[in-house]
Amino acid sequence: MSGPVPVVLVAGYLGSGKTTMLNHVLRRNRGIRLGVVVNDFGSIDIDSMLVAGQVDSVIGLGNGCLCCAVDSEDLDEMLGTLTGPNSPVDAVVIEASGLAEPRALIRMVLGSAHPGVRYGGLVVVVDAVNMTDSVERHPDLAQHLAFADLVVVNKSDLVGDDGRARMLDLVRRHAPGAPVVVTDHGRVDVALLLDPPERTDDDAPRQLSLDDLLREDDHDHGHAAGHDHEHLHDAYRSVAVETSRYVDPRALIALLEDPPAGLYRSKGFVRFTTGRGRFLVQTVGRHIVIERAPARGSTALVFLGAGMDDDVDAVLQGVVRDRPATDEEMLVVHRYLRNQEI
Ligand SMILES: Nc1nc2c(ncn2[C@@H]2O[C@H](COP(=O)(O)OP(=O)(O)OP(=O)(O)O)[C@@H](O)[C@H]2O)c(=O)[nH]1
Repeated sequence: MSGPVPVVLVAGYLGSGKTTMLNHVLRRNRGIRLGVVVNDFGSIDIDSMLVAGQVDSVIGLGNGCLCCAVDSEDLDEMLGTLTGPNSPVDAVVIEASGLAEPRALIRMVLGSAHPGVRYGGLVVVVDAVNMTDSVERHPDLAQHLAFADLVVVNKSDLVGDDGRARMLDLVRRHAPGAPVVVTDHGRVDVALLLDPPERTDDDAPRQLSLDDLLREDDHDHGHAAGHDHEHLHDAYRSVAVETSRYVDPRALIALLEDPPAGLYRSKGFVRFTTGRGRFLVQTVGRHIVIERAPARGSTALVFLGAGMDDDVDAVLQGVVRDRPATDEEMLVVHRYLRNQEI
């Protein structure tokens, strides 16, 4: 590849499968060298830890959404680092936080003064299980689809034919003409991300063109002048626990099975016992996934939600204790471990 390096944006609501897809693409890169920017909303950048090791050039950005937390100079500097002579890449993939505003991100990339890059398109990952409910809570999520150059309907393994058809219908309504790929565990071909098929605009016009996007100035002005355009992340907050003490498995699982009001997403590494490494714990809604974590270390767990009570921080800290778990206490974790022996 030659010429300016394409910068591909990957967006999609919390827990839709962006990091899973990115890791898949990094493992199956077919020789295409990718530079990666990972943006996590929580105060601990769990996503960067999940991507680290898969790729040499990764920049992690935690604690806030790229669409507001980074100015254009910072972006240019990042893109310069990733595409500089010491790290030649064929493309840059930016994984936005699950609460980012794709329109603001596109404008950021289009506005980059860095001569070595160009906007490479927006990929929106859709959670086939939860998207309908999420759109009900946050109608903006459907609008985000309007700018997609590729829509990846993920988690198809968790819905039947009807669910899949409903999701395709929703996507087609909000992203008319955009190419759609249905998959599970983000298994898309890297070539598709870098070079999505042309939109089929004959069935309906694209709702908002990039020209519209550039003309509108609501993002910058909204923020300067008291936020006339609310971003999804304005309503959300994250709480985190980072500790070298132990986590009580029964208390944590009970908390995740009956989550505090407003909690939507949790993710992180948890240590329950001595000498047995950590577990990667993730929830999306009430769906809990626990896996063995590759690296040892201490506990770093983030909760993300909208309208969570003030005491949720204390509730989360309440699962920490000084005593490691017994084998019996670990049975509750065992139940959730996927295909792995405890
Ligand atoms: N069953 C199933 N689980 C999936 C699939 N894709 C992702 N997951 C699981 O869903 C959870 C969230 O996946 P991530 O890839 O971390 O989602 P994300 O969009 O990066 O999440 P945020 O960065 O927090 O917005 C993890 O537990 C994944 O293992 C899928 O296709 N099927």
